[in-house]
Amino acid sequence: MAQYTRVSGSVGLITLQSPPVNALSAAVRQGIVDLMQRALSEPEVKSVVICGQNGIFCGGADIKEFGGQMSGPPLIPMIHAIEAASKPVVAAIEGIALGGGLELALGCHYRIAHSKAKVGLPEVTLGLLPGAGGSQRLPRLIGVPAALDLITTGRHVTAAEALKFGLVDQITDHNTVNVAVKFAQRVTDQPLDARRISTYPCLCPPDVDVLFEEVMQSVRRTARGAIAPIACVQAVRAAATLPYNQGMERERELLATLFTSGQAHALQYFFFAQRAVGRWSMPSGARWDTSKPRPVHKAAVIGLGTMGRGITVALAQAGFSVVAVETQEKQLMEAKQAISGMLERGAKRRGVAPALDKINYGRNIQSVADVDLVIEAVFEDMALKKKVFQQLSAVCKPSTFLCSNTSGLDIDQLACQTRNPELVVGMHFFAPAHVMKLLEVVYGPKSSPLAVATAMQLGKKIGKVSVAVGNCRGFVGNRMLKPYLEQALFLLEEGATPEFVDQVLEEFGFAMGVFRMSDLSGLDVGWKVRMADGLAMPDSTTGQPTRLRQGRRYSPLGDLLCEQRRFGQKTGRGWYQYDKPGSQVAKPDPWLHRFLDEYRARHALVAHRIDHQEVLERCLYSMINEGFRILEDGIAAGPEDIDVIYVFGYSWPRHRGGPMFYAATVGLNKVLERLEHYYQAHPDVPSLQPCPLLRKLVASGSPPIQKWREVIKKVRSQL
Ligand SMILES: CC(C)(COP(=O)(O)OP(=O)(O)OC[C@H]1O[C@@H](n2cnc3c(N)ncnc32)[C@H](O)[C@@H]1OP(=O)(O)O)[C@@H](O)C(=O)NCCC(=O)NCCSC(=O)C[C@@H](O)CCCCCCCCCCCCC(=O)O
Repeated sequence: MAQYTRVSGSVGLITLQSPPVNALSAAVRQGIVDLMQRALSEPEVKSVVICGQNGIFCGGADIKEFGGQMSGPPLIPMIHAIEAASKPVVAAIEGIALGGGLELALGCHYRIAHSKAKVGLPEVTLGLLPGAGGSQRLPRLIGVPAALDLITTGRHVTAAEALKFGLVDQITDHNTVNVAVKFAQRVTDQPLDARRISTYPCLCPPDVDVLFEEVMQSVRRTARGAIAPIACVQAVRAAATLPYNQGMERERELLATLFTSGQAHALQYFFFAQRAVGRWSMPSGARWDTSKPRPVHKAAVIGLGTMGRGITVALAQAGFSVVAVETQEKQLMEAKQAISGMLERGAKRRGVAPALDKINYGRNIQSVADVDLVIEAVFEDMALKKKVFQQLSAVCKPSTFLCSNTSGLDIDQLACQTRNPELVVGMHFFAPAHVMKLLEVVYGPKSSPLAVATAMQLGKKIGKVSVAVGNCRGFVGNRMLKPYLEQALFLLEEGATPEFVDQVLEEFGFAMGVFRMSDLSGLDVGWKVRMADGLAMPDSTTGQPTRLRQGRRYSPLGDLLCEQRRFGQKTGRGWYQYDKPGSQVAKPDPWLHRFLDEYRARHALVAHRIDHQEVLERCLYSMINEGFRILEDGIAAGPEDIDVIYVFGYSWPRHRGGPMFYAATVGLNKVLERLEHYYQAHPDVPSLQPCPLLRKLVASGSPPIQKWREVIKKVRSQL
């Protein structure tokens, strides 16, 4: 699908036509091959322009084709034929030129870009490398250091940056195709030899070996086990050290390894999962495409602790007018200073003016009377939140959406405090709220599709990946975290150390193991919740054995640490020790090891050797099992929602696709069998009891993850 027109008498214009992003499907590639031949064979045509329809040059190879049998003309010879053409070929880049789209443009002799266009080689984010010559041409055009940056990060660069790199020849604010056509006419008689990038030498800095060594080390550090970034460095190294043809051969070999890897499948699944969560639905049948959001012009944030500050910054940076309310004078002053600092630092990084004037501060809840949407971010205390919702309902316009940033409390109880419960939803941000991409939009039984649609759209506008989820304790993310944390504690009771458990989880790809993460977030947070739930109490108060609550196994280890005021990084002691309060360098703590030995002795627990497999299986499978329960309960609409939440909110390694995708790659029958094994060994741990949905999926022959929704629908209809 490409169209040919002759313009201005002598220019052959080839327009890629494959909505929505003109991806290089087999039909598009065939179109380009055929139309290039036509342009070259017409004597009147002196030059060629390639562009894309609807203001989009090309989004790259068609990712949907990767899962099946590839057909149609291959990309590499197609791009070589363009580069070898005897007539000048100009790429007119509007919108985007990404991946194979940019590789196509690099095969052209000239590149003209619109000033708003973005270009990049994001293949690494799909578990691949630029495999249509991009890894060999880009370093030849813009030099090794810049190419390494673009190819290993996959970042999109603006037209202005691309011009600075020499990646495009000209940028324009006018109609790019018209400019490119005029340009093509001007260069008709210019020799082309100097325009074929594959013939360029690859200019390297003098200390190129040192550069590659350093980049490789830094990539390995940040890749968390992902293989594509490493292959990207190797491919650019081939460009720097080998003649073009041999470099292309190396690119092919490296791509072949990546292409069939589990990581590439996981990352490509995740690409579509991110898009799928935008097509939300509610059990009532309300959906993203039938529910219109209402515009929000002015918002308010109530409570300016850590979360409230981050939310205020996120809103102001996105251009919203914000009323920021904190009732205590001292806290308000501190918050104002902190928020201004965050805005100034963010603006400096982005080279823009800080949005300080977007925020009005106040101590009185009356000041939110005219806003369109409020986000409450006070302490995680139901009584306090209820009071705030009652006040908001009395003060705000009847049409104001009232949202809570609770991390797990019942949205319905808050909705019941208001005149218009249908306008109440949860907006669960993740700390730091102006940085973390995830937003759980929580609908209660009374929440209207209008409120959900509005919160989802607001999330998008402030740059979040928003996932709509149902109302239950902990929603999706924190509900699944509970069995994971629980297993980690049980493993300590049974003989593991925090360092070992963390090491296994970090080797798996988590940015931080469970204990380092707890130290960072503060052990007292969970302790307060457990106290409110009547769990964290001495035996004399509960009247129950220390390691049992409501007939279930319970580990008081975290509570015992809190009783010693070991709250983690902030107190300089937690599961690890730190040089001083606030320090981030965790060191194993001999005190903690002695404490664990004494604890085991006190409870007659015999430490056994715990290996990698046991840590991974117990922590991850118990979490995944909860994920199946969440699907069964209809709290998440599909496995993609859970996976997106875990990658963006809980540092699950993206190259493993998310917990539910991971379960599918391990094999559902294996997950089921191991859960059965552990449940048999620990019958007092209900989270290890395999969920009926998991059994049902296994009984249905473990269908691919894309088909789970059908089984889930059947299971739910039988409930
Ligand atoms: C383009 C975007 C920036 C647009 O963002 P926006 O927010 O506007 O919109 P959406 O993201 O919602 O997208 C809209 C819609 O479009 C779908 N879509 C987007 N891009 C693609 C695409 N490239 N392919 C298919 N579909 C796409 C998207 O899914 C949405 O639809 P949905 O129904 O899901 O809502 C943004 O979309 C974006 O960032 N897109 C991805 C851009 C990208 O990553 N491009 C790179 C693609 S990979 C590539 O180009 C590889 C090349 O280097 C070629 C490599 C050669 C391959 C050869 C294969 C054979 C190898 C065999 C190996 C063996 C060798 C041997 O043995 O010899």
